[in-house]
Amino acid sequence: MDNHDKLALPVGTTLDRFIMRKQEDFPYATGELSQLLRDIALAAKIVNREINRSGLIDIAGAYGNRNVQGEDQQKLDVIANIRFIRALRNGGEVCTIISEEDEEMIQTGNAQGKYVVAIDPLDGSSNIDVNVSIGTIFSIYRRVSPAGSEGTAQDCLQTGTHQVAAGYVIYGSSTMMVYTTGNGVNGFTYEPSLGEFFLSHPTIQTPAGGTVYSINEGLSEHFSQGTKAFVAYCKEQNYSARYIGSLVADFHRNLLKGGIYMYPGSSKAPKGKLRLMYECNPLAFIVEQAGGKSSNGHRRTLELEPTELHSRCPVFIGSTEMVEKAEEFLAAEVARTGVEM
Ligand SMILES: O=P(O)(O)OC[C@H]1O[C@](O)(COP(=O)(O)O)[C@@H](O)[C@@H]1O
Ligand SMILES: [Mg+2]
Ligand SMILES: [Mg+2]
Repeated sequence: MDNHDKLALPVGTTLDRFIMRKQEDFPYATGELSQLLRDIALAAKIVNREINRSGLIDIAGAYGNRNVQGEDQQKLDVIANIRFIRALRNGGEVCTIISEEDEEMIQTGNAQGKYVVAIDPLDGSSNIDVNVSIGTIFSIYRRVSPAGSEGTAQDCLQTGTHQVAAGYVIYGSSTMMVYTTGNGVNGFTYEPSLGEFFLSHPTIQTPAGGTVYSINEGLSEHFSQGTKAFVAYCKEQNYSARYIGSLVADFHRNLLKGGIYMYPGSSKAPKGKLRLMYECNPLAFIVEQAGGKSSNGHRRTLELEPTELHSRCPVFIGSTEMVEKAEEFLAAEVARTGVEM
C-alpha cells in the first residue's frame, strides 16, 4: 500500500483535516503551504457570500474602471481582488501577488513569506450579473529570492512546471474548491450552513477522450486554418458545442465529463485572450495531474516562458485525445505554411 492508499481520506473529510493529513504525506508541503491553502479557502467563503448577495445589494454591475487588461472592471472583480489580497496579506505566508486586476506586482509586506501567488480573483466577469457560474483561479510558487525582502520579478515569472500548488473555486449551483499540490486533484464542496468545504470529488481523473468542445465560434473568421479544421472535425464527429463564457465553468465540466476548451490565437489576437500566469498555468497543472493535457497548440503550457506578469497565450486544454487531435491539425498547418499561430 503506497502512501496515497494509506492516506486515502473518505468523502466528507473537511478541507482542514485533508490539508493536515496530506501535509504528513508530503513533507515538502510544509506548514506554511497548508496555512496558505486555508487562507485561500477563507477568502473563497467570503467571496462566495458576496456573490450570493450581489443581486440584493448593489455590488453587481460595472465598477467604472478599466483594469490593466483594458477590460471594464465589475464591482465583484474589485471586491474579490480586495478579499483575496487581504487574506493572503494577513495570512503571512505570501511575499508577493500577481493579480489580473493589478498592473504591478503586489508586495504584501510579508518579507519572510516563502510563497508567491498568481490569481484571477474573479473569472467569467461577463457572467457576473446574469447568475451564470463564475470562478477564482490561483497558482502558488515558492519564491526563488532569499526571504527577508520583497518578492522580485524572478520570483513571479517562473514557468508553470515550478508551481507547488494550483486550484480554482467555482461559484455555481454549488461552490467547489478544486486543487492539486502535485499529488493528484481533489474537489471540495462548500456547505454554507456549516461554513466548511467537504471532500466530495477525491482523486479526480479526467476522461482520456470526450465529445464536448468549447470555443467562441463568434471569432471563427479570425482563427487559423488549423483551428478551423479541428472545429470542423468536431462537427463531423457530432461532438457537442458547450461554451459558457466562464473559463472555470467550461474547464470544470470538461474535467469531470471529458472535453476540450480552446481559446486559440487568431488574426485579431495572435496570443489569444487568456493569461498564462493565473489562468492557463494553474488549470494546466490541474489537468495534467488529472491525466489530461494542455498546450498552446504546439508546446506544453507548463513550459511556456512568461515574458511579463500578464503574458497571454493560446490554450487547448482538456482530454488528452482531443488536445492531441487539435495539435495534429495545427501541426499540419505549420507543415503546410511554416507559420505557427
Ligand atoms: O467573451 P470571450 O472572448 O469568449 O471570452 C470568454 C473568456 O474570457 C474570460 O471571461 C476571461 O476571464 P476574466 O473574466 O477573468 O477576464 C473567461 O472566463 C472566458 O472563458
Ligand atoms: Mg479569467
Ligand atoms: Mg478575472
